[in-house]
This record gives sequence, C-alpha cells and structure tokens, in this order.
Amino acid sequence: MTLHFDVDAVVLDIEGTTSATGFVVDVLYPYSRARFAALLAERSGDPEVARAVAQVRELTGDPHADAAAVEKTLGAWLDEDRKATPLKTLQGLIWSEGFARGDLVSHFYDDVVPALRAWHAAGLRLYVYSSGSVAAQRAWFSSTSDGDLLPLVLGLYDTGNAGPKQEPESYRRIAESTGLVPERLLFLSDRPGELDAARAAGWHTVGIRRPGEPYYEQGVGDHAQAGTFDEISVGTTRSTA
Ligand SMILES: CSCCC(=O)C(=O)COP(=O)(O)O
Ligand SMILES: [Mg+2]
Repeated sequence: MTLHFDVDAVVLDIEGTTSATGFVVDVLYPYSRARFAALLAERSGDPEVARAVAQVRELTGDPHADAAAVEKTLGAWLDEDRKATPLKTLQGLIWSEGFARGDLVSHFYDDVVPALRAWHAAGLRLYVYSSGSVAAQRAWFSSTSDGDLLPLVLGLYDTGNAGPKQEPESYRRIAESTGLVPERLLFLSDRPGELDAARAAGWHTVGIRRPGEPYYEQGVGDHAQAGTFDEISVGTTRSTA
C-alpha cells in the first residue's frame, strides 16, 4: 500500500529511518569511543569541546569531573545509546574529521537515496532532524557511497538548535524556522515517542519500520507506517505560514 501526503516538506530522522542503527552502533560509536581521550586531552581549549565538557559535568552533577571522568561518562552513554547533547557534539567533531579523512562513509538504506532525489526533484523541501549533531549530519549527507547528498537538504536540526526529539515544542520550533505551517510538514522516524511529539505539534507522521531495527517489534503505535520510503508518495501544492 502507498501512503500519500500533500505536504511541502519532509523531515528525516537518520538512525533507524534513513540508515541502519547497526552501522551507527558498530562503526561510528567505536570510532568515537577510541578518540574521546585524545579530543579531551588535546582540544580542551576549543570552545565547542569546552562547552560540551561543561554540559557533561552539569548533567552528571560533578562540576570537577576531570578528563578521565568525562571520558568514562561518554563511554557509559554510548553503551546505553543515550542521545545526550554533549555526547553528540563531541561525536560530531570526531566523525566530521573521520568522514573528511575518508575513514568513514555513511550508510543509507537502498530505498532512501532514490526517494530523496525524486522528492527533491518534485519540489519537496527536505530537512533532517536527528539526535546526531548538525556537524555529524552535514558529514553524513556529504560522504555517501552515492556522492554528496547535502545539496538535497535545505536545513539540519539537532537537539541543540531544535530541542529534544520527544517534545512537541521542538517540532513547533522547526516548523517556525522553515516558515511552513505544521500541516505542511511530514516527519519520518522509527521512534514512537518522536512521532507522538511531531503529531502533537500538528505534523503528519509516518513510522518507518525496518526489520532488525530496535523499534521494529514494538511498532509505531497508531501512526501511519511504512517499511521503506518506496511506500510513501509526497506531493506539494505550496502553502507557507
Ligand atoms: C549522522 S548522525 C549519527 C547517528 C547518531 O549519532 C544519532 O544519534 C542518530 O539519532 P537519530 O535521532 O537520527 O535516530
Ligand atoms: Mg531514529
């Protein structure tokens, strides 16, 4: 069955939706884990690193945590796949450099890139909203085995510039930033809590359920659902806020 939506923009989650969680956890996470110590030791003066370290100390309630303690916290958050903003900031710095060096090439499910190209060609606006930092998203879309997909994407949102993914206010903030009314936006995600928040903000939602992904068995509640992007048809008649 094909789901049809008359919208102006599609907002994409990454992990579990455009791309495999397994790749993120098995390739990207070890890559960052192996480099946290060097980043904390060598670049503590970098404002982005210093801000993230301060956030780690705040979140753990330990204002005097040294580099070793911060690294331990980052490792524990990785183990539980916690989407903590400072973890994502530091991972983003490490991954961006890894992609730029050619150590990393991003993963997209086979159905995703053709759909993104077709939707973009049809005049749909494409945005990303991921727990991965904007820096990580930029690198992710730039360094694919299908070439640079970043020109397809009009804007990137993360938990820093939009807020937590399970809060409706974050989706209101994104809608305002795009200049589109909520009912002209479609959010694709694998996580029911994110879909609930987007719907509470007035967006259309589709839960993406791919075999092997963490939320596959649980499902996406009463949201429309699709196994691949091929099952989604989007068209635009343009209407801005
Ligand atoms: C290029 S982002 C890397 C993936 C990641 O770290 C992440 O947390 C993605 O979470 P999402 O919100 O896209 O499910
Ligand atoms: Mg996801």
